[in-house]
Amino acid sequence: MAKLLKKPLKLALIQLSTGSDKSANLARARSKVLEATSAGANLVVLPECFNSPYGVKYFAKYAEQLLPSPPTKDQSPSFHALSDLAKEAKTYLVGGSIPEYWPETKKHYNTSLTFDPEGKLIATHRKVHLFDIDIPGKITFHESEVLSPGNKVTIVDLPEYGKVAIAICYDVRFPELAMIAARKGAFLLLYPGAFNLTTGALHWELQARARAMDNQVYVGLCSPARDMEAEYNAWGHSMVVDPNAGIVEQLDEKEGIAYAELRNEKIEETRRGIPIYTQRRFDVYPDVSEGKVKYEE
Ligand SMILES: O=C(O)CCC(=O)C(=O)O
Repeated sequence: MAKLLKKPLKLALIQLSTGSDKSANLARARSKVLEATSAGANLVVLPECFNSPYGVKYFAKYAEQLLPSPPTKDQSPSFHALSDLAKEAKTYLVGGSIPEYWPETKKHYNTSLTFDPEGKLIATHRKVHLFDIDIPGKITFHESEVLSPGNKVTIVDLPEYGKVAIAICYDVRFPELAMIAARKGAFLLLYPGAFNLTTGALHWELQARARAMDNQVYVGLCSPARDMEAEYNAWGHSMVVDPNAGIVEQLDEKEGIAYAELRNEKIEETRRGIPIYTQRRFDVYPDVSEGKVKYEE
């Protein structure tokens, strides 16, 4: 069996308290990431829109210009804060997501930046599936009023560990994306996300466990902490699920850090016990066997 995860990895998901002050959000993220790496984390994840409030009316106001890469400090203070922090903390850092603006096309995106321990940008994921829903009396949200979607599956190869797939929040509801990433050899699917009190209660844990179960890989969902004073109340409950769909760690709604030690043995044990990986019948469903998608290693 191919070794997907070359050596044990300590994952930390930062369930950050965020507010409307971008510099304060960046400073808080820094102190929490340093706390996580002091506790031995090798890969640290921040939540969706960790540098701003989450809401359609905030995207343009908080947006930063990321291209051409690297941007200047004026174009993107968050890019530089994340890059410096990854280097300072000597960790892989998935910078949750931030609102992005690309002036040439006048488009906005919900974008996740990942840095290596030298502070080098190694992956960019623009949210592919925009969060447009309407549950009367509960929640209506239309990201597409302001945002444009990304167009690729994002997989990043961490040389000492293996491949990690990165997507954002609503992307978790699309099993196709997770399946392709797992078929390309990812050992972990990471989703910075901010579910809400309606869909969080319904589907947050279920989505995480389903993606892990279908693909027999680790899954991490990283939310902001809940703030009942804010307009959007995040679900919290950041969690790590193992390849057998068991919950390794799950926070409540308050600020905190979820840690988990990821091991290749758990993937192997799961796949040996329930060997769906060798039992697939691509002769019966050839349409999904080819994996012809845009992705980035
Ligand atoms: O899928 C959901 O229920 C919530 C998604 C979401 O909040 C987001 O995409 O930011």
